[in-house]
Amino acid sequence: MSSVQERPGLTRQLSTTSGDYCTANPPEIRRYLKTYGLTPPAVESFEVQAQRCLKLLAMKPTPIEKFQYLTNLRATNVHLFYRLLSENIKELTPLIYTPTVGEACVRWSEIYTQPEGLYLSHHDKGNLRQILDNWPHNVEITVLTDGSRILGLGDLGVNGMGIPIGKLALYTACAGIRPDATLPLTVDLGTGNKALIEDPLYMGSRRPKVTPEEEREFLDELMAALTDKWPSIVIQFEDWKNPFPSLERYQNTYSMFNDDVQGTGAVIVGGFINAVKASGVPAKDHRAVFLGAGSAGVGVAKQIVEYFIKEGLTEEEARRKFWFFDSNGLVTLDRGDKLAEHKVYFARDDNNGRQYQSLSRLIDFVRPTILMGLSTIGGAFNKDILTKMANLNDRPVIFPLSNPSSKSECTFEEAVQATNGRALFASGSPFPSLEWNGKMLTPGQGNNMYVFPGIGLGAILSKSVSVTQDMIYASAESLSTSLNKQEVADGWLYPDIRRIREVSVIVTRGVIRAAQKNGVDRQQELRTMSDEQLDVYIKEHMYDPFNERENVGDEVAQLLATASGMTNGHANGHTNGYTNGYTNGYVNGGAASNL
Ligand SMILES: NC(=O)C1=CN([C@@H]2O[C@H](COP(=O)(O)OP(=O)(O)OC[C@H]3O[C@@H](n4cnc5c(N)ncnc54)[C@H](O)[C@@H]3O)[C@@H](O)[C@H]2O)C=CC1
Ligand SMILES: CC(=O)C(=O)O
Ligand SMILES: [Mg+2]
Repeated sequence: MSSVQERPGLTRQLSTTSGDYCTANPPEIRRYLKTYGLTPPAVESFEVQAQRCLKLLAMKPTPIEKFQYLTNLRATNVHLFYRLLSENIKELTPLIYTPTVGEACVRWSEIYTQPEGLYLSHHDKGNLRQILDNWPHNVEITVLTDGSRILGLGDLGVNGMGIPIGKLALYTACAGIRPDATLPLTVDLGTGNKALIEDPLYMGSRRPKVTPEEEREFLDELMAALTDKWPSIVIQFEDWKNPFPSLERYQNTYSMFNDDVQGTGAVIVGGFINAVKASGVPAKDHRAVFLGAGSAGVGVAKQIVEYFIKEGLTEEEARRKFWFFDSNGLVTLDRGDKLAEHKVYFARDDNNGRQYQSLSRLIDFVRPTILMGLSTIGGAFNKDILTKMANLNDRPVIFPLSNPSSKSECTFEEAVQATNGRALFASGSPFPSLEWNGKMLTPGQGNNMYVFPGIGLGAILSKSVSVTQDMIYASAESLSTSLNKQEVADGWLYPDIRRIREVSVIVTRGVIRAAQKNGVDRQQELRTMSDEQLDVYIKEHMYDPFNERENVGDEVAQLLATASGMTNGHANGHTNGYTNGYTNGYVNGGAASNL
């Protein structure tokens, strides 16, 4: 290899994020970057780096300190962060996502140390397009929140920024969307949280929430600005208290979706299809009680209606399989309050004037096979409720889906104990496996993280002009088929999270095929590919931190690739060629003379 020469002057500032100071950088790179001597002499392998990271992580006594450590690692060595995450996805996801991200958002004002993501305030209206120019990267996907309903923790204003950051880290780890192509975006439209407004450390504007009309005008400008700046951008709305107006307004005109309504609906249908099979009860004989009739609850039920219709029920029969219970009791048409529009579809009209204020009594009345929790009320599925479900069913379907863990309607252990291990269980946040009667039982995690990465990647790769309902439903069906033989034999409802990248390929393929069926795909050359070819194409376009340029920036990578005579595979977003070329080059090149 022709040795890499010291450059007279770098055209960019040295960056910790891209790994300019990475201890994996060999001498040539260090000389080139003029970081030679600025890091300890050893050239480390990933294994050694990972060992140190995991030791440091273990030394942090609390989840929030582990969260802070990982945040710092992402900011200082992004590829190392994603290598560590992809190798330890099961162990690290709870630290960067639910439940820990919930605590991080609650304490955001207190723990903030460095900028991440983009904040746009209501007073920036009129200048949004211009501000987007401050973002230094080309963006393929954004997660957009107003912080008004962060997990089940309520209105956290701009402190909700932890959610877009966490979700996008999973887009990268699970579906291989390049980290620098993701934009965490929080809009500061005021907050109704008095404690935040009075907190001297709060970093948002201290104004009440804008009106729905003001929000609409702001979002109209923002959606237009985002697509003007990045024409193929996919926009995921996340954790809005009232997500329905924007979903209705934009879903046919932008490549957007709402994860809490649509992603959650899809992920639950994915696991639910497997639960129905395992329950031995045909779809037509199921009855579902839902605790919580918000965006997630209604989103889930609507998608299950679609599944029931595919199973041969009429829409009317499918709709009538649901009884919603919210903070005012059973949702009925005649209960005397003005129902929010999204609740009307499932409101009961066959209650003969009877209103139910107790979940326990409602269960006696309905005799459900399915109990779902999307209520934000931790512990709401108490022993009495769970025992009733156990007495009514051989295999009760019990899904306490509220996040974070403190808001889960019950724990896995409680469900197992009350049903003697018979519950078909999935929760929104993770619970540990446990031994029951000599058998290891593993809970499902019914969390939209199984589908949103594939929905996003499918929309990006197909360059879909919108995200259609068929694309969302395809993600659910694909997920339900993604379990391997062992997982099926063990009675799991969801695949092992450690296989999430494989699962995301299957989900992405389903989403792309649905986009093609609906004719919303702009990348039409994918239409002629077989499924096998499409899978190869998807994998080739997934960022793989292990195939990155040994933690050096583009400029150095380019130079090294040229120096080693390798063709850089960067055109398709991959750098295998470079990595190999680089390693060989390094081994053959030996030490260069200029320091
Ligand atoms: N597992 C997953 O992937 C997902 C889980 N979620 C979780 O679902 C929960 C709900 O989210 P959204 O529907 O968006 O919130 P939301 O605020 O729109 O709805 C909450 C619902 O719970 C009801 N509720 C509140 N207190 C109640 C009580 N004491 N008794 C009965 N009902 C009560 C409310 O009336 C409302 O219908 C959150 O904890 C969120 O983290 C949301 C999206 C995805
Ligand atoms: C998982 C998720 O999106 C939520 O709890 O809001
Ligand atoms: Mg959410």
